[in-house]
Amino acid sequence: MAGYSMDNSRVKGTVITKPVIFGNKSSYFGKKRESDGHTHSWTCYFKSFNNEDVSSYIKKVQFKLHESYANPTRVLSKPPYEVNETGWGEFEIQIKVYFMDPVERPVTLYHLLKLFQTEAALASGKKNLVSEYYDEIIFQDPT
Ligand SMILES: O=C(Nc1ccc(C(=O)N2CC(c3nccs3)C2)s1)[C@@H]1CCCN1
Repeated sequence: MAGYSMDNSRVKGTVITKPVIFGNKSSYFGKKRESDGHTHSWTCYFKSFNNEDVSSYIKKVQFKLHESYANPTRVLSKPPYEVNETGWGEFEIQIKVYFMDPVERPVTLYHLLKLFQTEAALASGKKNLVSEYYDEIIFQDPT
């Protein structure tokens, strides 16, 4: 039951839940690239679960890659909130979501980049992989 204030200020007890998806897709080159030893292309992403336009309340999304990447801190100020790269291994990516409302603190998510298929998937010739997770951003008594 939401709380009611007598002075017509904001109604307390309002909760807004925004379902989101974050993760990565990757594709195996088929062999190691001679020039740099990279083996996969990959895309790390953050998006609304129901394809809602979140740009009305999300200011920017920051992806922090491994420090060996050029410009490892990547900031996207409009959708799609994605980073497209290539590489040879799996590592943790920090995804930090900043909101338009200055009162709302940023939300930090952690995603272990996944590149490698299972043996069975490889044996069946699968070269593309998706590793993604569902989560919810909850706004308590939003302004
Ligand atoms: O793999 C792992 N860490 C990785 C960090 C960065 C990786 C990568 O793929 N790359 C660096 C990037 C560039 N190199 C040159 C120019 S850009 C391509 S892999 C760990 C180690 C054990 C298990 N996982």
